[in-house]
Amino acid sequence: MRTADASSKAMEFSLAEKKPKVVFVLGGPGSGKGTQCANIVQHFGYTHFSAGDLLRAERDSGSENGNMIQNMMNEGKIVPSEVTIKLLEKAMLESGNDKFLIDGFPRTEENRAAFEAVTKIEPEFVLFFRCTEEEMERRILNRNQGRDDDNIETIRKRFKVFLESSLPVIEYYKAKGRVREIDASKSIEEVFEAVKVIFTPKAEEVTA
Ligand SMILES: Nc1ncnc2c1ncn2[C@@H]1O[C@H](COP(=O)(O)OP(=O)(O)O)[C@@H](O)[C@H]1O
Ligand SMILES: Nc1ccn([C@@H]2O[C@H](COP(=O)(O)OP(=O)(O)O)[C@@H](O)[C@H]2O)c(=O)n1
Ligand SMILES: [Mg+2]
Repeated sequence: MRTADASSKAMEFSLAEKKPKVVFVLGGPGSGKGTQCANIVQHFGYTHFSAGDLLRAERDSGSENGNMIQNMMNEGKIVPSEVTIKLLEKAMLESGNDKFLIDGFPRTEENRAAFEAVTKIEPEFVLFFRCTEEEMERRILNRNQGRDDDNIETIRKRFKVFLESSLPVIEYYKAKGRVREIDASKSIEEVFEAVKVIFTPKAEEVTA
């Protein structure tokens, strides 16, 4: 019989071995990550996983981590990497695809280093949606997805965590020349036009 540990080891091995293509999609809360990922999936054959969505599903599944996840989310805090990485690995392995948009991860240096250590995967590039706080706040307050953390008090905490813990991750990849930055304060259509340029192979762009 396999222990939980043995099966997660097998999973690690297999993701490190498969070396799927990964694009990290980052940006502040409400910058439009999920919206644009849905568009990218339709046009470019990627499978999209939102770390936040996976954590919400884990919370709602009655898992032993459910309360901890709920408490962290209510404070806008980042859930320990181990929990989030297990969910991402499982989702990627079960999907059968070899091209992934990982949305809202890595959000801290700890997230980044732990994912790299476990999966040995480096992202192809990091798509960064830059947006003003004023616009992100407006979007979140109009989002209407019934999320407990979409209230003004928690939103302010999430902005602070983004500036203090997530921007340094973007800076890390910028220093490696891996960041593709987009002005995300424009309309959904305009942002997607800019996204398309990044995902379209250069040869196709010339002949299209
Ligand atoms: N470019 C945009 N202009 C206006 N509203 C947008 C834009 N992109 C997304 N939205 C809306 O803003 C809200 C937040 O978008 P979402 O994709 O959930 O952002 P994130 O995943 O980065 O938090 C959603 O209600 C979405 O419909
Ligand atoms: N890598 C991640 C991503 C999200 N989260 C948690 O999930 C919450 C919501 O993340 P999300 O990506 O769904 O939020 P948005 O940026 O889409 O608004 C965050 O505020 C964190 O509490 C996390 O702990 N670790
Ligand atoms: Mg989202």
